[in-house]
Amino acid sequence: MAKAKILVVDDDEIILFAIRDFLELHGFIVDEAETCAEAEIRYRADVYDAVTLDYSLPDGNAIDLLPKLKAIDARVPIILLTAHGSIELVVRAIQLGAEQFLVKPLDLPALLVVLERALENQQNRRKQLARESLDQPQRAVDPFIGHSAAIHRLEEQSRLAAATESPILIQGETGTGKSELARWLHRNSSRASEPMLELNCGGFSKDFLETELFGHEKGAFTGAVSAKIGLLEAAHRGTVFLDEIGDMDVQLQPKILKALEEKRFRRLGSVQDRKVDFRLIAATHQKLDRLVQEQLFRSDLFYRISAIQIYVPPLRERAADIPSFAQMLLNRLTADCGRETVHLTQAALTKLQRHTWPGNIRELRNVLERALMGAVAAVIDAEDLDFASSPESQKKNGLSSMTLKELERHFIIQVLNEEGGHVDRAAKRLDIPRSTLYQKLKTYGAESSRF
Ligand SMILES: Nc1ncnc2c1ncn2[C@@H]1O[C@H](COP(=O)(O)OP(=O)(O)OP(=O)(O)O)[C@@H](O)[C@H]1O
Repeated sequence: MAKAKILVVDDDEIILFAIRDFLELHGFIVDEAETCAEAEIRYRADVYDAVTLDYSLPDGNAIDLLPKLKAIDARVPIILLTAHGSIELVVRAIQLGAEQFLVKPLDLPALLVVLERALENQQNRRKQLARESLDQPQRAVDPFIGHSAAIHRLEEQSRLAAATESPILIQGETGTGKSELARWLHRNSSRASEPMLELNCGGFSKDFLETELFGHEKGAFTGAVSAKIGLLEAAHRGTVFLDEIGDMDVQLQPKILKALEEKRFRRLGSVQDRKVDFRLIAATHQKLDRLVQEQLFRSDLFYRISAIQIYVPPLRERAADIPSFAQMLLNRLTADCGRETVHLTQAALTKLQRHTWPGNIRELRNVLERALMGAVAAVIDAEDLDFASSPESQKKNGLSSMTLKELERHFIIQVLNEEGGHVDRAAKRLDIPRSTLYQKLKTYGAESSRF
């Protein structure tokens, strides 16, 4: 875990030195300020995990400074150090948001205990905030269910990617599990003990996304009655997951690029940069390189976020995994509604494997959910499975939006699935030589791994 950064505000050089020396020895990073003005400037420009604040400073006192610091970032715990241990002062400081109160002469081990407890509380609060930013309670899922070559490749790539600090771009069709993979990557990264914050860039205006991402100062625009912390700040030390990044407004893209490259950004209405440390995971169902060609996505941002690219295969390219996947989903669904385990017959499994799944895992779950509602027995048979009413299938399998090349690939894989993976039989049905079919499959494999 990254070291915690503490701002020590005191005008007594001996005390400053003693606190710095002691905290650095215990693994903290320490910044110093000797006046209220200096403390405010530093606090504005950086993200601190905690502040120790001497009551009396040359240009003011803690009661003046506390509200200013809280207006910039109210989450940071501030520990007040004072020689004036009057009860009125304690009450006033706590009212203004001070976390704790220590009386001088300072007991350094006591300061350490107080700091560690404050940091732990703060980390829990950040995680709580992250959970609240998600629509639903999260349940950890295993994104690598099955034994197909495609899923093994995905797992291998993901393990390598999780161990790095670089941005990750996840691509794949809708419903393939890109968001679940992003959460897995965070859980398996060195940032796992910090929060991951998610934002879907699709369908939101530039202004909304901008304030969500970067936050704003009080009075930045009509209605900004107080300062608001953006996602980047809330995810400090953790991970930011931007879903559907291909939909992000082009005007907003340079700001994200700057935050990634310089690890600093500006809240709306602020004239000062703030430092921040986050890892970006982005996902899209669109072909970002094509958006770059069409000038709908900035090439510099594309290169910055695509150093590590992971392609999540659609279900139809891993048909061998469908039986185990379907059974796992069924077990979850039955457990959720307190029912006994339900099994799929062989005919049902074959039917599931032959479907092309334009909506991928999301569609599979919906189909199973519907089948479960109709099933009275402990088995689901082929006729219980209804693909026709799934919205994904109603989109004519998305065929009309495909290129000729994609259509060919889609059709070949469908025939191959329907023939249970037998290349001979598929080649015969397609009326092409077996060697041509092999050649095409090889090309598709190479295209998939290039993502
Ligand atoms: N490995 C998994 N195990 C169980 N459920 C999964 C798994 N992967 C995905 N799902 C479920 O499938 C649905 C779609 O997954 P997810 O949202 O991650 O896909 P996506 O590729 O991000 O979709 P979109 O492109 O539409 O945003 C979700 O309900 C998710 O919980």
